[in-house]
Parts: sequence; structure tokens; C-alpha cells
Amino acid sequence: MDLTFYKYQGTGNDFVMIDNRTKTFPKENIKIISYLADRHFGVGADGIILIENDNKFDFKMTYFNADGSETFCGNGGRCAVAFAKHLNIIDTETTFIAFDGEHFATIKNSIISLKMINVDEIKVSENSVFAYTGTQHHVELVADLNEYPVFEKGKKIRNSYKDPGSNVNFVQQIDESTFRVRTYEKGVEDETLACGTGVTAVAIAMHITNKTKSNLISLPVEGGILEVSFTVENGIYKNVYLKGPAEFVFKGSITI
Ligand SMILES: N[C@@H](CCC[C@H](N)C(=O)O)C(=O)O
Repeated sequence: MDLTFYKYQGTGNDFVMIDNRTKTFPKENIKIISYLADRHFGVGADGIILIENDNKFDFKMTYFNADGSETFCGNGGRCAVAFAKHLNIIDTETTFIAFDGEHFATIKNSIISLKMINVDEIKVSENSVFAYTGTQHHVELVADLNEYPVFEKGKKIRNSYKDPGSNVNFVQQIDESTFRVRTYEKGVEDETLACGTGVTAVAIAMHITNKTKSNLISLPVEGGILEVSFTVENGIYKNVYLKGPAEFVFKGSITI
């Protein structure tokens, strides 16, 4: 079949977006999903996103990593909102459903502000923090992020977690409320240019370990700048918002 797709990116985290309201996309076929994501033989992307109808919400977002595994994606969620606006499903605000539950989002120009799930699964260890922000994230401070071997160290730490593993975020503090981040993503099995659930975990990890007192954190990543804000109630991080650009790149069609 000929598949029409749209390519979007959010701070360089890139996605093949598919309007699957007709339910024609063979989403059980992992081979097709990884073919679409393949940068040499397919379209090329960190992940594949389906937009589908839902009875209760504006739409349903389904996210697959490049290897076909399913989870939630923060930057993908922001791109899904931009795509739903392009499809005229929503206007400037929306509530949609995804792998980790319900999300609210607003759009202003091409800046999407996405409400993340409440974060209560946080484990502070001596040199790292683990947080579940819609998916699994390991956070670790390093002295020199430029020189850090993100791929080698990230892969090792990713595999030290039991199935399904963890994404791994390496962080360098720039000032009181700014933290630079590089992320190794499971499911892509490489460093990506940005990770939304990752910077969300970083902001929370830096706050809970007293590296910052701010609840509005700026997070420069390889593909741009993201922002995370939150409130804290009884140790639970609530009203967590991930904010940044989400942009259309091109539209195409491919035979699958
Ligand atoms: N880039 C994403 C996270 C995508 C999912 C991740 N690779 C996983 O398997 O947990 C983001 O922006 O959050």
C-alpha cells in the first residue's frame, strides 16, 4: 500500500507522523515500523507516531521507538499536538490520550506546552537518580558534557536496568536553573538530539537533589532549548509542563 506520512521534529528529536484515523496502518507489524524509521533504507526517524480517533479525548497518540517498542515520548507528544492542529482535529488547546495516560497541551505559534503525568516514581541513588516520566529515565551529572562518551556509557547503563531498560541522561549544570543534557535513548539505541521525558526527569532530579531551588528549569539539548516547570506537593511532582518548539519538516509517501 502507499502510505502518506508527515515528518516533524521537536528540538531535533524527529518523527514520522501518520494519520491513522482510518485504521489502515498495520501497526502490529514491527518490521514496517522499523523500516519507516530506518535512516538508510526507509524515511528515517527516532520514532513513529500514529494519530487515531478516541471516544473520550480529542485524539489518541501511539508512539513507537525506531525499533518498534511502544512507550510515551514527550517531544513526540508535542509534535503530535502540532500535527493534530495541522489535521484540524484541534485548535490551540487539547486533551489527548497516550501510552502513559491523559495529556493537556496548548499551542502558541510553534511552541507547544505539554502537561506531563504526575511524577511520583523517583529513586535517588549516590551518583544518579531514576525517574519515571511516562517512560524510564536514569539521570547522572558529569563534569564535561562536550567530551563525555554518551553512546558508550549510555549503552552500558541502559543495559544495567532490567527489561525494558532505561534511557540515560547525562547532565552538566550551567547556572542555578539551567542544565545542559545529552541523552542515550533506548529503542533508538543511540544518542538523540533531544528527549522530552528525559529533560523532564533531569529537571525533577536536579530539584529533588537540591542542585536547584527553581521550579522553572531551562534545558539546552543538542537540538535546541526545552523548558520544564512543576509544583511539588508531598514529594509528588505535579503540574509538570514540557515546553518547546515542534515543527513540520516535509510530507511524503512511501510504499509499504
Ligand atoms: N524522545 C522521547 C522518548 C522516546 C521514548 C524512549 N526512547 C523510550 O523508549 O523510553 C521523548 O522526547 O520523551
